[in-house]
Amino acid sequence: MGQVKICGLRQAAHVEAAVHAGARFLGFNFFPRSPRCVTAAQAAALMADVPPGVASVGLFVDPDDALLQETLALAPLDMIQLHGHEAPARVSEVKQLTGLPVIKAIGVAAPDDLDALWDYGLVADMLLVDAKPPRDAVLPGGNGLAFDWRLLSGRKMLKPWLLAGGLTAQNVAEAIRLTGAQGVDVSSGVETAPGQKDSDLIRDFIAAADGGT
Ligand SMILES: O=C(O)c1ccccc1NCC(=O)[C@H](O)[C@H](O)COP(=O)(O)O
Repeated sequence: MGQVKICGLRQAAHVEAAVHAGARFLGFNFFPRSPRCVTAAQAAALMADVPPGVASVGLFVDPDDALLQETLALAPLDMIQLHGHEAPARVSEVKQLTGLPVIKAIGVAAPDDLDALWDYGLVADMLLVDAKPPRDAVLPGGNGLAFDWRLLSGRKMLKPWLLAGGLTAQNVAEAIRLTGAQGVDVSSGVETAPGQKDSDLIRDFIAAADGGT
């Protein structure tokens, strides 16, 4: 099975559905303006029964040191996802500060955006290749928008990576086929409304991703 990350989990039933269906990464969102945001205490409760082998990932947007430390004091995350404008040097700092592996999200809309994959590949432990948010977007991710997957076709990456952006059970197998992704990440595509995850959609997505890898 390929690696699936279900991002923006807020309810225990959805965590359970994702784990039972075979998700390898669970994303807990600490960006205050997101409809998927959880507190550190809520994330800790959601993570309590996550089995070994499934990584709990904390998603942050340009976090300062205090937010990372305060969150980790309550929620024993396995990985940090940086989804803002963090420079490569900040990725290295966050790794050192937290002692955790870092996933860096890279927004892609055009060929020029791919240069960042190399720069961040030198410092991050994993890359998350997402659609670049439109200029007027409120959220830097989780917008349910796809990009032209053909941009990634045949591309060599320095680190393991996940494909994200507008993925659903209906399109994920084709996205994997076109990009060669070893893993995928989804948020909106397993929701009935922003922030409202659905267990059936989670199961359908993971089964479809498995069929594509
Ligand atoms: O999902 C959010 O609300 C969010 C807010 C701020 C920064 C990042 C956010 N999501 C990042 C993710 O990892 C999403 O899973 C990824 O962007 C794909 O989202 P979608 O297109 O909705 O599947």
